[in-house]
Amino acid sequence: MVKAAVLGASGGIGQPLSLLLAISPLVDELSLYDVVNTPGVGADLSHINSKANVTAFLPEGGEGLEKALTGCDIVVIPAGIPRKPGMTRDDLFKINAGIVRDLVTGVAKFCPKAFVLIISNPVNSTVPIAAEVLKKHDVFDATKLFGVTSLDVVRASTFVAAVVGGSPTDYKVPVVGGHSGETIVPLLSQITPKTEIPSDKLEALVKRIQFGGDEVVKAKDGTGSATLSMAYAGFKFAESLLRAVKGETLIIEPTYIFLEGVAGGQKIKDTVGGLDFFAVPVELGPSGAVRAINPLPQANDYEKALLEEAKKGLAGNIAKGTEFITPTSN
Ligand SMILES: NC(=O)C1=CN([C@@H]2O[C@H](COP(=O)(O)OP(=O)(O)OC[C@H]3O[C@@H](n4cnc5c(N)ncnc54)[C@H](O)[C@@H]3O)[C@@H](O)[C@H]2O)C=CC1
Ligand SMILES: O=C([O-])CC(=O)C(=O)O
Repeated sequence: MVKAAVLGASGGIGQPLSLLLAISPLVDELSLYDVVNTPGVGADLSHINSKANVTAFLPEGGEGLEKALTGCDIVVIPAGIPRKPGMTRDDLFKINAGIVRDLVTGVAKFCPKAFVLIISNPVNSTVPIAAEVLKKHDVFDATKLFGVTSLDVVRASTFVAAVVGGSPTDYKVPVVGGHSGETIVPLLSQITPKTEIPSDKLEALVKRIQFGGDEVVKAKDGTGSATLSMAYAGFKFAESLLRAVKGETLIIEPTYIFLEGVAGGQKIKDTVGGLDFFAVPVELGPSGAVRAINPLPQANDYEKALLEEAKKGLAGNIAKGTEFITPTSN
């Protein structure tokens, strides 16, 4: 029996993500939670003749979150405001930091052993917030907390195909670092199968992967950011995790994790100047992250320079998230 919850289920990401989970044969129970509109979304999804039993909750003075989360094995969180043109993801911190803190507090209280997948931006900071909240409640397990960066990888293969031809599904691109602008580092020297990017196209391709989110924000012209591609990418990650839980082996997904809590992570932490969180490919197993895979030693000089930029941005983003929950006393 697998029970999944989506927190922020009525939103632009939440609705299509809930649809994908509702029709997945890997999900037995799907619990929807949002501050608005969940009765309607839940009634709608509950008519689908898939095996998942769908339930839906509003806050109900705190009881709704408890009901939504009790017994959950996996909690996906796309709650919070999206960007408008001219905003950075960090501009979302003011509102989304508190939303993520409160929802993860619910996870800590009502389903402390669940896998937690954070989509809400700024991911570079909201995942550290989630980690601190779980630590405060003494239930933090780094192998179960994931920042969802799979959209960067989805975009990378699509944009590589646009440059070199072929189908996007042909290419696997490791994307490491974080999830905003320069903190997103595609390792194009490690595409599988081995693929040469023409040198006159390289820089523009890297920029497109780093700032792919801006393309959608601009095109949506004030009505939000990526929702459908994010629902797809978020579902792919959740599906991989659930397949690993069911015993499938050799499943590797990129994700933003607390490095020292995952096998192989400490070595990566040392390579990235002591950053606590970093996105790398991670092997998944029945209890979550089994080991972090380190593609950094093979990075070429150009990628090493990108990594230096990413490290600077990430350090500030991580500290901001951590400090929000656990201020350092001077
Ligand atoms: N990790 C990633 O790659 C990506 C992350 N995002 C982020 O995902 C978040 C959601 O984006 P959209 O779905 O487009 O926004 P949206 O505004 O369409 O939906 C957000 C939903 O969250 C709900 N919500 C707000 N406060 C809540 C609370 N305290 N508890 C439960 N639900 C609450 C809202 O009622 C709304 O239904 C944004 O922060 C966005 O930046 C978006 C795309 C990609
Ligand atoms: O760009 C945004 O604000 C939403 C996002 O994270 C993405 O599309 O990668």
